[in-house]
Amino acid sequence: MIRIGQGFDVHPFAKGRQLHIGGVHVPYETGLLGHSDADVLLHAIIDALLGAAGLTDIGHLFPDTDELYQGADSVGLLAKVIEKIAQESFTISNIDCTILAEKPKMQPYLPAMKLVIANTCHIQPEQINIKATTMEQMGFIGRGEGIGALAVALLEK
Ligand SMILES: Nc1ccn([C@@H]2O[C@H](COP(=O)(O)O)[C@@H](O)[C@H]2O)c(=O)n1
Ligand SMILES: C[C@@]1(CO)OP(=O)(O)OP(=O)(O)OC[C@H]1O
Repeated sequence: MIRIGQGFDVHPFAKGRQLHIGGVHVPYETGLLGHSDADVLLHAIIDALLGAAGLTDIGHLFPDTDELYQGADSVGLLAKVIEKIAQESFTISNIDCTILAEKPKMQPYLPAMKLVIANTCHIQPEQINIKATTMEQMGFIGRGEGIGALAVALLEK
């Protein structure tokens, strides 16, 4: 059986926060606001994996009303989702994703993100592709108000 899932997430910038994208600290003047570490890329990947496995979504599994997830490292959340999909006998074929950000430039950090995600998902880096694009200064992301991310995942069992 082959199943596809898609995920989307967005978080606004907030002063005094560190920017975590794809499990990597990206040096920037501001970070993203969220109940967890607000790692928008990992959240989109989590939702793509859960969608493909038919296992609801990130907010069902890790409610933002639960103190347990306050400031949570999203790499840990992804690891829990990987356990869940393995319990359902799914393996990951590939993950493709796109970061929507006017700034900062993500390209230098994409290889490190790929390694973190591959290690956490127990797959090869070649099974993951990460892209970044600006919004050409249009809309809330284009005005630099936040960052978005899209992901698709293909699972097999
Ligand atoms: N935050 C970003 C946005 C883009 N990139 C890289 O720049 C290329 C051109 O982006 P456009 O939005 O102008 O098409 C894009 O393909 C990425 O390689 C980036 O690293 N970080
Ligand atoms: C991850 C969770 C839980 O800490 O909080 P946020 O960091 O706010 O992220 P969101 O993308 O809104 O996803 C669901 C949440 O329940």
